Amino acid sequence: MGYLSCNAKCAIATCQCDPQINRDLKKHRKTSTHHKLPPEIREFQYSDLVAATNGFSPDSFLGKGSHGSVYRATLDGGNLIAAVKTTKFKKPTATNHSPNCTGCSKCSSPAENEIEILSRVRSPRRLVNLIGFSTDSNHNKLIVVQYMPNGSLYDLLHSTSSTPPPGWTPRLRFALQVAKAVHTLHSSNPPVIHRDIKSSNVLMDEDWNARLGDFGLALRGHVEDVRVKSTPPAGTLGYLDPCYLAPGDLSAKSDVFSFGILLLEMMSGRNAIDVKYSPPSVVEWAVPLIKRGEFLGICDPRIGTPSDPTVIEELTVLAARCVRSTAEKRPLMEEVVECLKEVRKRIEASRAVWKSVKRRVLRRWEVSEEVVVKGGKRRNGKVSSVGGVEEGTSGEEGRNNYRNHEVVMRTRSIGCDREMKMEEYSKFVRRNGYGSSVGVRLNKSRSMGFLQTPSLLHYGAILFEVGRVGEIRETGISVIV
Ligand SMILES: Nc1ncnc2c1ncn2[C@@H]1O[C@H](COP(=O)(O)OP(=O)(O)OP(=O)(O)O)[C@@H](O)[C@H]1O
Repeated sequence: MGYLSCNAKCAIATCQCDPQINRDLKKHRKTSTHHKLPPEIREFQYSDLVAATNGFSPDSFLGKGSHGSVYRATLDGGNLIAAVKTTKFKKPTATNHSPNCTGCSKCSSPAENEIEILSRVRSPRRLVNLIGFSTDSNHNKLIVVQYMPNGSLYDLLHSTSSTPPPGWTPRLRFALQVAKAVHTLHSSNPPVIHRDIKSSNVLMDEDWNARLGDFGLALRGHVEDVRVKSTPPAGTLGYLDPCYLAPGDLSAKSDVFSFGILLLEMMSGRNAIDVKYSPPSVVEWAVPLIKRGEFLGICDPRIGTPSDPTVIEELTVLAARCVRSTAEKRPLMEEVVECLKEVRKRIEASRAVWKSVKRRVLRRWEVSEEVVVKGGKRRNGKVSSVGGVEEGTSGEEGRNNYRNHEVVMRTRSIGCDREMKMEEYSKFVRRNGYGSSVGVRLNKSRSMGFLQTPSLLHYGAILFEVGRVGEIRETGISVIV
């Protein structure tokens, strides 16, 4: 039987608001190890860890996992802030395990396993690295790892606090950082298979970079190695590869599957398994949508679609490939990294162009405001107001109407008489190519027009939503510069 862990709801690291922790962190940064790693793994006295965590006090508590609790520790006179993971482990008895066994993972605790793997695999930027370890009076191991002050990706995605969830750009950045971390593991020699990739094991460092942690279930070795072959399947429900049913089924592609689930979770904001929905599993919900081409249906409703809606198509198709039921058909992590890099380039390009277009539009907007306010009517065909400034309204009345109502720019607009949804817009872009026109959603009439302005045309097809005066909300942008 494999071991399955549950996704414990964890406390968010509170460093942001605790002044003492902030002071400690500043001091720690000066002498920081956070991009440099100490050359040696240290063995700490248990009493030092007790003192460093104020006796494992609730004030130092960071979160709870299935093996134990995690505490913030102030070590080396305040020069080192670390996270200490306490663990409890019962050695298997002879009745449920062979006494002659020399190497399977049942013989070592997840903590011992984590210490062994993290002392061999280190990455200053991508992993939550090991600093040291200790042993308590009951021979339980304590793991001392780098402190990640900004909580986990799970917290960021699913926290119900008032903090807005991360937008598309940080989500994509986190996805790429995790993909690179997993690729680092898979390409080390011998390779490491993490086996527990999930959002609560992705932690945010002080520069808000996503790092992969929790190596309690990781296996280091080639798939044909005895240790790997004799270790029963393990992972977290919802992220666990359905092809991984027996020790011999394990491959790096199991991590690819879990990463695919994580990608779907990041795009949709849905938990890997959420009984509030039907079907509860994110993969069973998302894959049929992707197969039907309803890519935008995957987007987290709290953040809407990315500026370039075709990005969603690429990301969802990548996620669907990662979670394919045939392990061999899934991409390698290397390919996943390359694909995410490409998507990031497109998002960055579209953001840069959008910024430039927004500047131009706002400039044009100012000019247009002049026109409307002065004459109270459309003069140059570049601006129309919807419901705000009626033809023939003038002066102060016009200005008030203008301020109080939604206004849209509509230059030689076409096709304004019907609604166009984002899916349709994506199809439009795919059909007509980029650079054909600029789509403008007429807020009040809920219809869609296309802005064809020579000065903007070479920026491609831009879809933006014009809200109340002074507010232009981007809903999509597709660009070839
Ligand atoms: N290095 C760290 N720095 C800061 N907080 C941490 C660190 N490691 C863990 N935590 C916090 O402690 C929580 C528990 O971590 P832990 O790795 O024990 O369990 P988990 O990954 O949440 O669940 P499971 O044990 O089921 O995999 C994390 O969710 C996180 O909030």
